Amino acid sequence: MTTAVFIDGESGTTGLQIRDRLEARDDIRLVSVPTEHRKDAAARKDAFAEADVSILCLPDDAARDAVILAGGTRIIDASTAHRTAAAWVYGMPELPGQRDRIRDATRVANVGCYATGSIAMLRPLTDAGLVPHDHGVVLTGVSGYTGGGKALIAEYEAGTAPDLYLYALTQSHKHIPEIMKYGGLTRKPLFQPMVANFAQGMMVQLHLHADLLPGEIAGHARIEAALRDFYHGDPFVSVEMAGDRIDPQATRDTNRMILSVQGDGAGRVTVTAVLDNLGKGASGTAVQNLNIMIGAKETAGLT
Ligand SMILES: NC(=O)C1=CN([C@@H]2O[C@H](COP(=O)(O)OP(=O)(O)OC[C@H]3O[C@@H](n4cnc5c(N)ncnc54)[C@H](OP(=O)(O)O)[C@@H]3O)[C@@H](O)[C@H]2O)C=CC1
Ligand SMILES: CC(=O)N[C@@H](CCC(=O)OP(=O)(O)O)C(=O)O
Repeated sequence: MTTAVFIDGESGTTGLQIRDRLEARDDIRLVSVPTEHRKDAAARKDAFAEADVSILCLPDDAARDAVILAGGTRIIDASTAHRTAAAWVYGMPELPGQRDRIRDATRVANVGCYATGSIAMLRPLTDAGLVPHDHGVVLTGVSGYTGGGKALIAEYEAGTAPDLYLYALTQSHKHIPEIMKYGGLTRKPLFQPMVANFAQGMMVQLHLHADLLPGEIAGHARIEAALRDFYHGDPFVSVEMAGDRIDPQATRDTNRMILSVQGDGAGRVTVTAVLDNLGKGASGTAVQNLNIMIGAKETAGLT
C-alpha cells in the first residue's frame, strides 16, 4: 500500500530536500501541482484532498492559510506557525512519549532548526534536575545560510552577504517559545544566533557555569551521563567525544545530530549540538515524523 504525500512549497529550500528524500521510495506516491499553479488555491486544495499526508514548506502566514485549505488531510507543518499551539503535536520524536503522539496525530508541527539542537541539549538536563527550570540559560548558534531560505541563499550566491554575521540581536528569536516549552524552561533563555558563509550545517551551544547550579555540582560527567541515558538507542542522536575542533558541517546531508560536552572537566561546561539545518533541522525530521505517522520504518529514506 502506498501513502500519497503532497509537499506544499516543494520548490523551496526545505520542500526540495523533502522531495529528494521521498521520491525514490516505493511506499510513497508524491502528489504535485504544476509549478505555475504552486500558489493557486484551487489546485492546492485538490492536491490536499488527494493526499493522505501533506507537508507544508511555506512561510508562516502561507502555512496558516494552507491549513484552512487542507481540510482533513494529515499535516506536517515545517514552518514556525503552529509549534506551540495546543491542538498540534510537536514533531520532535526524541522527547519522552512523543513518538506515540506523532503516530496518532493529524496535525504535527515540525521542530525548528536551532530548537532541535537547543531542546536536545536542555531537555535531558531539566528532566534530570541538573538544570533548574528557572535557570538563566545561555545559548548560541551558527547556521549555514540556507537557513534563511531562497532570499538569503540569493544574497550569498551574489556575494553580497558577509562571511559571518550576528542577528536576532534583541533576544526575540522565533524559536524561543518552543525552546522554553519543550526544553523545560520557565525563564526566557539568552539566545544569540549567527549565519556563516557555508550552505548547510549548524552548531548550537549551551553554556553552563555548572558549579553555580544549586545542589550537588552538575559537572561535566553527570551532564554527559544524563545525555547518554536520554538518547540511548536513538536512531539518529548520539553523544560523542569531541576532538580539538567541532565542525558545524559534520552531519551535512544526514538526519544525524551529534551532542558533545566540553569544558574544564569541572564546573565550566559547554554542551554542543551539531546538525544539518536542512537535514535534522528541517527536512530530515519531517520525513522521520512522516515515517512514524504512516507506520513505516522510522529510518526509511534517511541516513
Ligand atoms: N531553511 C531552513 O533551514 C529551514 C526552514 N524551515 C521552515 O520551512 C518553511 C519554508 O522555508 P524555506 O524552504 O527555507 O523557504 P523558501 O523561501 O526556500 O521556500 C518557500 C517556498 O514556499 C513558496 N510559497 C511562498 N508563499 C506561498 C504561498 N502563499 N502559497 C504557496 N507557496 C508559497 C515559495 O514559492 P516562491 O519561491 O515562488 O515564492 C517557495 O517555494 C519556513 O516556514 C521555514 O521557517 C524550517 C526549518 C529549517
Ligand atoms: C539562518 C536563518 O535565518 N535561520 C532562520 C531559522 C530557520 C527557519 O526559518 O526555520 P525554522 O524556524 O522552521 O527552523 C532564523 O533564524 O529565523
